[in-house]
Amino acid sequence: MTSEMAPQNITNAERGAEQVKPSSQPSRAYVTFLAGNGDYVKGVIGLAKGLRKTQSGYPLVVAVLPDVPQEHRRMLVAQGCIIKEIQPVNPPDNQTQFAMAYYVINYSKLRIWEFIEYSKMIYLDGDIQVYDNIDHLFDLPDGYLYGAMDCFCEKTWSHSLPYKIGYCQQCPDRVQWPERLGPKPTLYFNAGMFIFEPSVSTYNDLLHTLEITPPTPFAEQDFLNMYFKDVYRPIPNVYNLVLALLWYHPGLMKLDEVKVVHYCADGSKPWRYTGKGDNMDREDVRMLVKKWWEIYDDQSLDPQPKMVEGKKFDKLEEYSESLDHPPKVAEEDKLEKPMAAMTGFSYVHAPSAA
Ligand SMILES: O=c1ccn([C@@H]2O[C@H](COP(=O)(O)OP(=O)(O)O)[C@@H](O)[C@H]2O)c(=O)[nH]1
Ligand SMILES: OC[C@H]1O[C@H](O[C@@H]2[C@@H](O)[C@H](O)[C@@H](O)[C@H](O)[C@@H]2O)[C@H](O)[C@@H](O)[C@H]1O
Repeated sequence: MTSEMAPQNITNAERGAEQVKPSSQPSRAYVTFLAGNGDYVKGVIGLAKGLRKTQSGYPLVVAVLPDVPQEHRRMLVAQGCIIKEIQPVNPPDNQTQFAMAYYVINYSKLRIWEFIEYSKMIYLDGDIQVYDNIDHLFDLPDGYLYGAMDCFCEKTWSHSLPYKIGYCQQCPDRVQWPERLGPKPTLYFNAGMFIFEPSVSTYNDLLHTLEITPPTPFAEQDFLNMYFKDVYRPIPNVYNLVLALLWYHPGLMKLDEVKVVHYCADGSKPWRYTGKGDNMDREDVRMLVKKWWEIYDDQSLDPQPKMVEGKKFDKLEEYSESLDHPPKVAEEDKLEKPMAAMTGFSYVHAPSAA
């Protein structure tokens, strides 16, 4: 371990752990990140169901921090998710004011670069919903990081120079970047959705670079934009409708063209939505929140457990409760993983919460 590295950020490579050998078959998966024992688990359940509704051909991996409770893990496994434990990643101590204090936990997203059993992954925040199949994004050429451009017009950007002069990359001609301020900012992606290729060397370099990079207001989003600035390629915002685009750049796209909605505007998390807050009483926001709930509440999108010993679980909770005492699987169904016999999903069993 090099001296400047904070112990908590050592990588498996430094730990000398057995490296997971990439499978011979390139495999792909969606991946999201879950921290804490709060209500973001609802976002991830909604995302799992949305991907199923759009008939995605790839699984959803959930990178979970140790503070995610067993019950939440169980609910995600029951939704067909693959649970992968990660350790927190902490930026170097610094007095920076993050745009939101809790953004500090978002550095832990960097652990997904270590998931080298997958050749390509699409990262989606837990507050994102997919309304059209986007599997084709996996076929974008390798060697780049793809993501949709962010918007600098929200108050969360008020610390920044673009915000102060009214410049936004979404409409660079509205307020031109003044030459006196030097070169125009490089294109900047929203880190709630991006397409990337896991790699141990990139992962190790990310963590080493993080240790010597002072944190900034948008935490790992700023860091990832700095790190990948030469290989970032923008994709249309129909793949990541940062909600603020609806009111700051209304002409950017037609709502019926949008494939992915990112509920990141303050007050827009569907599972907490009250209609209060700036722009939250807009008709389009209400409609998008309703769409999210239609998927979340749609029980036909839950993996339907097969009959086991004649018992059909009426509610998902009952079924996930049963996972603590997996029922005896009928002899002919006995597989090494009884759950696969019940749901048709092959699970990576969540290790005990201990
Ligand atoms: O308490 C939290 C806060 C964040 N997150 C995860 O981190 C992502 C980014 O945080 P957030 O969505 O709040 O950022 P935003 O895009 O809204 O700024 C979330 O979508 C979740 O996947 C989480 O699991 N628990
Ligand atoms: O930790 C930094 C976060 O930065 C981003 O959120 C921001 C960004 O989108 C701003 O442009 C919006 O104004 C703001 O509302 C929103 O929260 C990512 O979505 C999130 O996953 C995470 O990386």
